[in-house]
Amino acid sequence: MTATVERSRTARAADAAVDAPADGALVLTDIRRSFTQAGDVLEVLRGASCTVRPGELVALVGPSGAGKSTLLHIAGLLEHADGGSIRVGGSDATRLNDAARTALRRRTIGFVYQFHHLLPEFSAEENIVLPQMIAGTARSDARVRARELLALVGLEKRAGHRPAQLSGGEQQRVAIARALANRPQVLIADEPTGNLDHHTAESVFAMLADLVHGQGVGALVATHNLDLARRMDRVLEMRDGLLVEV
Ligand SMILES: Nc1ncnc2c1ncn2[C@@H]1O[C@H](COP(=O)(O)OP(=O)(O)OP(=O)(O)O)[C@@H](O)[C@H]1O
Repeated sequence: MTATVERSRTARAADAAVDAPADGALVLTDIRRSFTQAGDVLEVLRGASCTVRPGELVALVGPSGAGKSTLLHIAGLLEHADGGSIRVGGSDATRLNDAARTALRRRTIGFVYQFHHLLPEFSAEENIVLPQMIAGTARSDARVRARELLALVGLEKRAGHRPAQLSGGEQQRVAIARALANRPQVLIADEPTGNLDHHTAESVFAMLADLVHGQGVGALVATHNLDLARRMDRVLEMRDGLLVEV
């Protein structure tokens, strides 16, 4: 890579951060993360910066091994960065101790993965009720919210069904409803439609986009599906450990 290209990428990555308001749902600034593999240091994130605004659906793309999942784990407060800062829902997560990070994560972040990870012995409704009760919501209020979310994802008639009694697309709809149960400000999604056929992926994506826009959640969505990525509000590409707006 030439020095000019490197400089312009760095500049664009920095611009993406500078343009953004400080009150973005998620603000990552100069995130760095290295791993040591067989004695070699692998610099995966070398100063990644971005802001996801409330109600914005942002795609995160890049080749396999580029560091997308690493960035999502750090943004979701599941792993520590080596350097840089993270603001979630207006709170600076950077210097919090583990207990405070966990509390902030539970209050402000929802997660959706490629595989739904629903609890198999619980109904769709109970899968949405449980994280709310863990966060301290009374069961009766949690059930009201679960019913509301099930209606939003078109599954109000499946509230009592267990995951095994639902289709793959329906399971993923429940997983998305569960991720939104505690009214997070940020949704972190890693290949949320990666396990679905084309038609189902389309309808789940459309529902996800509607919910993100409608509920004002800032979503950062890693995907290998460039067609879906292009239909999100913005696309960030992970290149050489930096985030570049494309
Ligand atoms: N805990 C770890 N220890 C050592 N190396 C790691 C660790 N986690 C990730 N890596 C390395 O960091 C690099 C980035 O991995 P990551 O999973 O973030 O990529 P990705 O862009 O999400 O890839 P994919 O699109 O295939 O999911 C890879 O080379 C991976 O081997």
